[in-house]
Amino acid sequence: MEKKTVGYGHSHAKAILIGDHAVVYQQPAVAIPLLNLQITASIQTLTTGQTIILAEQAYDLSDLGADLEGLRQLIIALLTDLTGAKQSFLLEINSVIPQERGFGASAALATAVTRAFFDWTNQDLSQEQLAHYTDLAEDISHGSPSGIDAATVSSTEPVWFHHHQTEPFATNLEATLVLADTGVRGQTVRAVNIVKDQLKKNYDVTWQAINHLGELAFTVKESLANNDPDTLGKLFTQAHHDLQTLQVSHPKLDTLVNAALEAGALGAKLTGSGIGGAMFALAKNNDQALAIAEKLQEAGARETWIEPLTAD
Ligand SMILES: C[C@@](O)(CCO)CC(=O)[O-]
Repeated sequence: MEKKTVGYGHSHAKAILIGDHAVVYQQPAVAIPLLNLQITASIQTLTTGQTIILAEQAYDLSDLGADLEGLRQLIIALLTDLTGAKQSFLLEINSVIPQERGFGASAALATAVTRAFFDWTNQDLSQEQLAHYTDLAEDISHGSPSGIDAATVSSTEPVWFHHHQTEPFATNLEATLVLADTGVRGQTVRAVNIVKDQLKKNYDVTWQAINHLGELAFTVKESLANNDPDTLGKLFTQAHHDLQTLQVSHPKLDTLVNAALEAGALGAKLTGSGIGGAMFALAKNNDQALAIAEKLQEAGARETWIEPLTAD
């Protein structure tokens, strides 16, 4: 098939509302797309070389660093499957998704790049193929991903994720989320290993917390459907305590969660892998969200984002 002059792909960040870590142990989870935090990839044919421009820095495919090994392997697989491995190209990637903050930056990178390659080579991309290539990169950069990041960075709707299946579900919630970055890198692989270790050291308490997070996911789904922000907030704070039991919180996350609750948030928890990374607080409305964001900045948040959760 004839290649296009330029192929484009995009994706966005995600936030897990409930089920972080528990989802690795087959518990259900709810995640939302963060459509304002975008990544784009564009690819075109070069006469020589295989150049990747990432964050304004140019790399050759063969010398992408160890932290970009997932991207390197993904590109090799896409080249082999779609064009023949020797193809010369220029791949430019622009992202405003903070990395290692639990926002799914690595899954979004893989999704945007896969879409760009398929667009460039004029081929239809099924959801299964997209999941296959994103998982391939995530398995390398992430260890044992549950697949929820990949599912949410390619969805424009909230996602209910259970047993590797994604289901649409109704949300009627009228509320606002305030997300905050601790400024500390999250390190998903390390966090997932901490939970594994806890299961060896403290089996009963750890399983109880994982199961409780699973139960909370069902009630979170109900509260989203019933537009019950007060209950939802309480469920989020309970989930934060369970995640503390799993040893994946961080003093900065706890400080921000407490600051949000003191500022009147309906609830707050870490989101993503933890041990750094990001948290969010649930606010009644935009005005309250702005006030909470200010308190979070005073309490040391590096950056905050406001995300309305209003139903269409
Ligand atoms: C910590 C974790 O639950 C979320 C990372 O965004 C790991 C995973 O689901 O693969």
